[in-house]
Amino acid sequence: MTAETAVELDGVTVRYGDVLALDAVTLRLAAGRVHALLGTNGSGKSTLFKAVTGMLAPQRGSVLLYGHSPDAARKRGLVGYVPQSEQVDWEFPVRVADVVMMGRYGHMGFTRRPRAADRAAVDAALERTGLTELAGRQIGALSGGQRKRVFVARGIAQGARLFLLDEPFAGVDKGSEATIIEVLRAMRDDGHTLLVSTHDLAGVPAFSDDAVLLQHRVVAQGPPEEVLTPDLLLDAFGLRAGDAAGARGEGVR
Ligand SMILES: Nc1ncnc2c1ncn2[C@@H]1O[C@H](COP(=O)(O)OP(=O)(O)OP(=O)(O)O)[C@@H](O)[C@H]1O
Repeated sequence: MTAETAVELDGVTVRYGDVLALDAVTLRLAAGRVHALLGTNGSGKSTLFKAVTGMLAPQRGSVLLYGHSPDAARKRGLVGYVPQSEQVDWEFPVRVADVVMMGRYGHMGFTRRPRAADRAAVDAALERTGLTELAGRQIGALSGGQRKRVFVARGIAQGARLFLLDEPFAGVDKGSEATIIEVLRAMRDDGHTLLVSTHDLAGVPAFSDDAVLLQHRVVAQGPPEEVLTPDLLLDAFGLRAGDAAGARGEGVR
């Protein structure tokens, strides 16, 4: 029996003018696993996220999410997106619980008046991400790691099955990183699928079941210990054997 496929890219090609960002990328991500997406600066990670969320239509190839087109998957609320911190206006005066409630908008009528089921879903999502105590706090008054968890909670409240996390460990301290990893594992154990972009190669085995090395095309995919080999890293990152631990942050994203 083959495992359920959460994400299926077939020959996906994206160009921005003369720049070939994704070159016939074919990729299958099994459901119910944590997948790390690794690649240097400009290797096409954000473009791949955009193709998966349907923000961008590839010039060639197809994308399926649990068998649905990206648009259909979005309308069904199947995809949760955790953006990079700099893409969010943290000064916007809104409470943690309000951001998580946004995940329920698709379930509400035009009035956007939360019902008991919406409140229950928000409470459960806050609990799952360890944010119950912070429900009333302004998002601007959270740590970097707590902010990531708010967006994860929004996706859980929405009922998403696939989560895309863009550099969730960037700018968070070790303690917060460990908490995020716990949340990712718990979500995986609940049956969610997670695709996590990171430049922190050394941390990859700790949080992911599978790794994908991207350099405009898929260089390698498999268990982290099989993907993070010196030869493959040299291919994708230009790194030499033994450099991986030293690569944290240093221009390798
Ligand atoms: N809107 C755009 N217009 C032109 N070129 C673009 C655009 N967006 C991305 N690119 C180029 O496409 C390539 C892939 O970019 P992408 O942002 O997907 O990479 P990335 O792996 O996410 O990089 P980073 O780690 O820096 O976020 C790069 O060469 C980038 O300069």
